Amino acid sequence: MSARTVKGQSADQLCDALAAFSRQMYERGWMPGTSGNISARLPGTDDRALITASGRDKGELTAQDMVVVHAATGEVVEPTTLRASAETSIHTALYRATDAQAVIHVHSPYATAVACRAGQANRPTLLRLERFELLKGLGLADPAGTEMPVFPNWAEVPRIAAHVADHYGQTSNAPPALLIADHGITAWGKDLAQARNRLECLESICQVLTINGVGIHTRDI
Ligand SMILES: CSCCC(=O)C(=O)COP(=O)(O)O
Ligand SMILES: [Zn+2]
Repeated sequence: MSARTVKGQSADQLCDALAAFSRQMYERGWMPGTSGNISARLPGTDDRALITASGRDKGELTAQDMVVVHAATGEVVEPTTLRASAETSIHTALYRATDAQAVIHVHSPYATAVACRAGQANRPTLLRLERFELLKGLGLADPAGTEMPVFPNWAEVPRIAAHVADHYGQTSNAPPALLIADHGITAWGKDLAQARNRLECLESICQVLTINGVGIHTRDI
């Protein structure tokens, strides 16, 4: 489905769009196996979002593999036999703390490699990104540079979500993306297409950081 059709759509169309974006990410190798998850606020509602079901092959999702949750709490609001993504609490932390309308989490190779190098096992860090032309693709107030947070990959996902809520609740100029150490990247935007575009810019920046050995500079939060 074209990204342009996402705006002003019904819930059924949004389910189709989530499945289509998931297949696209899978085909790029950014959602290997069952990894990754995607959500979007449900238009026409104040407080609902759709999110991919947990543990499904992300290259084979259909509109039936989406779960309706409360956008702020992650509570499942329409009875289903599906489980919402195990990482729902990260998505809902972002819906509470930012203006995100759509959130995409992937295990793309270069961002994951940078997350391995920049992250710490037990404390959040900040990865300095500066000078890259592609930073303009993130919609930053100051595209000259930013600091992308890298959170520890706690086994208890709500612990990661608590870091996310703290950081984005307190940091006005934070970028619309985060890394999870040894795990992957999450980006968000006003719709799925913008979230996907931001991921593309960051994956490319991380490729440069990885391949060309440009220094990775971090500091503790
Ligand atoms: C084999 S992927 C491990 C879990 C993960 O990191 C992920 O992105 C997918 O989790 P979900 O519950 O959304 O399927
Ligand atoms: Zn993941």
